[in-house]
Amino acid sequence: MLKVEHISGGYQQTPIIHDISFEVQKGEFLGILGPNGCGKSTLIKIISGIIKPSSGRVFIDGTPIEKLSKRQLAKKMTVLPQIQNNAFPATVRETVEIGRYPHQTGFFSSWSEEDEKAVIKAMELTDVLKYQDTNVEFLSGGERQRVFIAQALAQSSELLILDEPTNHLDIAHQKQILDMIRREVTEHGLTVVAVFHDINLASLYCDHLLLMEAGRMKAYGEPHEVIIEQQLMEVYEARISTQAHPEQPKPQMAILPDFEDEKKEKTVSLSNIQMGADYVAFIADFPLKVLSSAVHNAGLGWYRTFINRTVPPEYDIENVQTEFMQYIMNNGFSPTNTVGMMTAVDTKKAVMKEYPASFGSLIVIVTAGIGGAVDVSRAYQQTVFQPIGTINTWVIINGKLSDEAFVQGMMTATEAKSKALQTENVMDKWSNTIATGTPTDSLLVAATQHGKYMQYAGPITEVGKMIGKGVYEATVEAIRIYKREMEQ
Ligand SMILES: Nc1ncnc2c1ncn2[C@@H]1O[C@H](COP(=O)(O)OP(=O)(O)OP(=O)(O)O)[C@@H](O)[C@H]1O
Repeated sequence: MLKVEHISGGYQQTPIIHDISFEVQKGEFLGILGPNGCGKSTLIKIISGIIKPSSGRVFIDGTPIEKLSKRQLAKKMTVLPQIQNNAFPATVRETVEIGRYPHQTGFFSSWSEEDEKAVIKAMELTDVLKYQDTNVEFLSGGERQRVFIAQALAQSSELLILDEPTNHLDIAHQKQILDMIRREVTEHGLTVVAVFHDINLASLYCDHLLLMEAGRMKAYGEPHEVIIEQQLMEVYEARISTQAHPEQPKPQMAILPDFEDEKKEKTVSLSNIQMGADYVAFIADFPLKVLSSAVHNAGLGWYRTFINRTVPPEYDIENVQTEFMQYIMNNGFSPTNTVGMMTAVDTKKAVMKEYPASFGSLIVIVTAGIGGAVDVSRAYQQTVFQPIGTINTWVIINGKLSDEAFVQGMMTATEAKSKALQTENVMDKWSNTIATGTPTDSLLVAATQHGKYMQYAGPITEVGKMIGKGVYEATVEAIRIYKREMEQ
């Protein structure tokens, strides 16, 4: 659809763009990224024929753009420049109708049914139909931006060129406009080239990305080939980190700020433990990074408080999430800053240990109920699970862990727990083999993210060795407490 071949050019004597080449197929969405002043808008002006390149050519459907008349070009391609603040006095409808001019033939041309349909549809798609009789001057920046997008859509060309289309839009309208453009691309074969400042939106919605640096192509490819930490840090000269999007296979980035936190000493110890009537809580005065399989706030996040709560054996509530959140609030904790687990074991019997280490220290807290212990390798044979009996394990580290170390920490802790069950000869009553855990165990690994950086946490590392020793010893002790209780 669009072919850009070795384009160079700029303004008068100032070359801005240097040797840029790419192709955009029909039904494809290309995002152009790059720092301020790198030449994104200039490239768009060259592609759309507003300024002539000093060398190289631009083709639309195989025809060089200079061979097309203005009207022919406008039917093929619509250009939406950066937001125009100098809106002239016209209604929303009149402004959108301007998009139909390339379709008017001759001096006496009349407004056709097709023109009317295109204008109404464009206003509907951009959610501005309700303002059709309002003067554009009286709209907010975001509303005005949507009117200009409607004008571009009304032109009904196959190629849409947008300069920062989501500028001024709130997140709901960013999503609405980009969802709509994406649908037009996927379902109706629209071809789109758009400049983005928001790298995450570009990654999320575009098929390909072109990353520019000082007028040149730095990278071109699918989002995962362009949104690369090192590459973005070099081009934008800013510290960033990339991570997975929760739903889509499109990388996302987070800015890493460079400011000194006022609270420099961030360590925790067993003194952070507080015993409640029916819970054991760990309460820090700063958030720790946590990976857990809890009931409340599971997964990866930052939290100050962890609660392990005793529930009666007959606890069977339909909406556990809501009930647990209410419990957290009733006990004076913040539901957004707390990770919550539950157990049938009396949390006053929790085993708590602290291990000094060269990197700082490690705290382990375990409650163990093993009534329903299971051999995980035989669990597939079992149809009825004992509802009661859970081993809840917390591993809290004074140190800084990589994501990899968090995962390895979970593995190391799980292996140590299983070894404790083996030592204590805890049996799976169903299969009559040694149990490896219970059907509902929970695990939490937390780190202060201050002090020594640890990339790995397997048994080859000091932190891994301490997790192994700590979880093993605490679990053995907790199992013995449980057994003694059962004997009484
Ligand atoms: N009309 C012009 N005449 C001369 N130089 C210009 C003109 N317009 C832009 N420039 C210069 O060209 C360079 C690239 O500008 P351009 O607007 O293409 O960058 P951009 O990547 O779109 O930037 P931004 O992200 O800030 O919108 C800048 O140094 C700018 O000062």
